Amino acid sequence: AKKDCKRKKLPPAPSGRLPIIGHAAYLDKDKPFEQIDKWSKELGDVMTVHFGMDPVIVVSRERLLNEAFLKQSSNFSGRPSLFVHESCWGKGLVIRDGKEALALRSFIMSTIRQRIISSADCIQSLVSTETGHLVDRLSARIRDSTSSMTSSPDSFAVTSIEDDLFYVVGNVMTQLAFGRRYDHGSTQFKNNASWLTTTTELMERTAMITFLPWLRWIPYFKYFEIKRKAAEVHETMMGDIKSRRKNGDYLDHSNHDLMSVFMRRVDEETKRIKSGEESLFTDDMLARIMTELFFAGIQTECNTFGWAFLYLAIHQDIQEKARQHIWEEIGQDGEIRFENRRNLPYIEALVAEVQRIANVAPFGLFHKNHEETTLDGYTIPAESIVMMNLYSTLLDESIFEDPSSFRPERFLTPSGELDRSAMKRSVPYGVGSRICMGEIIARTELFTVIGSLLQKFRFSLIEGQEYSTEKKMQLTVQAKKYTLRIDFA
Ligand code: HEM
Repeated sequence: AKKDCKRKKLPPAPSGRLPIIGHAAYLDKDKPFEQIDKWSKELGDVMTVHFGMDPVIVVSRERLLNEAFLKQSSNFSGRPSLFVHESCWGKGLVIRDGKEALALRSFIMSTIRQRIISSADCIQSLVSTETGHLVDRLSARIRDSTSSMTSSPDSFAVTSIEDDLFYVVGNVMTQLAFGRRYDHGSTQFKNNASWLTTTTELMERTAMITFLPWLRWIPYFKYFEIKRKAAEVHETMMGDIKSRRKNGDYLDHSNHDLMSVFMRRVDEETKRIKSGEESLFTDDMLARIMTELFFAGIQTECNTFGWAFLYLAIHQDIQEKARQHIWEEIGQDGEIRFENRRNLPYIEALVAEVQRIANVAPFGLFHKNHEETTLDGYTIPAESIVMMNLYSTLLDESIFEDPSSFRPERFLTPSGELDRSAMKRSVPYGVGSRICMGEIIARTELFTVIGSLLQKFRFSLIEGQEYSTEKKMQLTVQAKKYTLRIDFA
């Protein structure tokens, strides 16, 4: 099959393609990345996998990702039209391409960038404050469990850390997006955000409809349920926007949450635009982008934290080394800030290693190439659906020795400095012009939170509980739920 395709110059496809469902039959729903990885090792860094009737061009590993998404970045910056996404959620920024996507992206990025500059409500301040609340909450839990069990010398608290961390991740996001926060432990907050988990579960069911739209008529795939749920989420976002239009607080320029800034832009556009013209900046678009940001930002981060503390509890030696490094460099009470990461190379390497091994977004988001081109000598027809195989890239044994072992040192030089070239080769946020828009937010959070919690607490496995580092895909890759023992360090 490989030879035949080379003659036609199309990237090779795995054998055994079935009518209608294509190669999808061979993909395990929980671990599709394993089969994709296996095929890419057999067929090469560019191959064609049929998801249903649609051929998807899969691009794997550093060399070819750079070839496509960096060297031909504008050609590969498109997004294909995806049935479920478009018909349920509508076209926001994430599945839009061309000039419009560029305009929206640069507007949102500029509001994020303004929040990097040090101020009372910059990203770092928000993250530090929320981390402080989490430290207080965990400390109180340990103290309470100790006082209620004074007879036991082994008293400790138990945490399902990923759930606790939701309040940090969620609050940073709601403050950036809406300018408000909730108390840690608030059930109202959890309830308000429950649409994220419900729709994620539903979207897993609907995944195949993207490629086989007729499946929507089969009740098992729950298409109409996701459509209804998406409409509800949109209504809620619109409700928020409407109430702010009514009270007018967004007009105050000291409010620089994304919603306020975008609404002021909507007003400007409405004044500027001539009748008959359509504006890109509308309340409807704002509601869609808000939904997309929450989708893209909350689970990816919560899952990464879930992996981080699991690996740290399993690898006590690495946890201890990280803590000693923090205590030596900034002491037991010094504040950990992302901008001071030069002093804490081991923590930066640790975060990079967590992201590499967790591989939470193994296929990124689908891309599209606008024009016909070639990759590795194969023809890539115009308007192909293109998938970034980050999974195989982050586990490439020719770049990361013994890739399945957890070893932060791989990102350090022999003298303990950060190895910048190794860092550059790990790309959990993707590469090129559609690279993750929340990278700076995520990196600030992961560094500050992991560093601060290790400075104060010791996390360990609870005897009798089973732990597993087996990956499960649910839009993003998650660890199996677990709880840990937590003590003061
Ligand atoms: C550990 C955390 C995160 C990881 C690993 C991650 C990873 C990714 C990846 C792989 C992509 C696809 C890039 C591509 O298509 O080329 C992406 C896109 C995106 N991410 Fe993230 N992300 C994370 C956190 C966040 C956060 C916190 C936000 C929120 C602000 C966010 C917002 C977005 C958006 C809006 C896109 C689409 C960009 C576009 O279409 O141009 N992400 N992310």
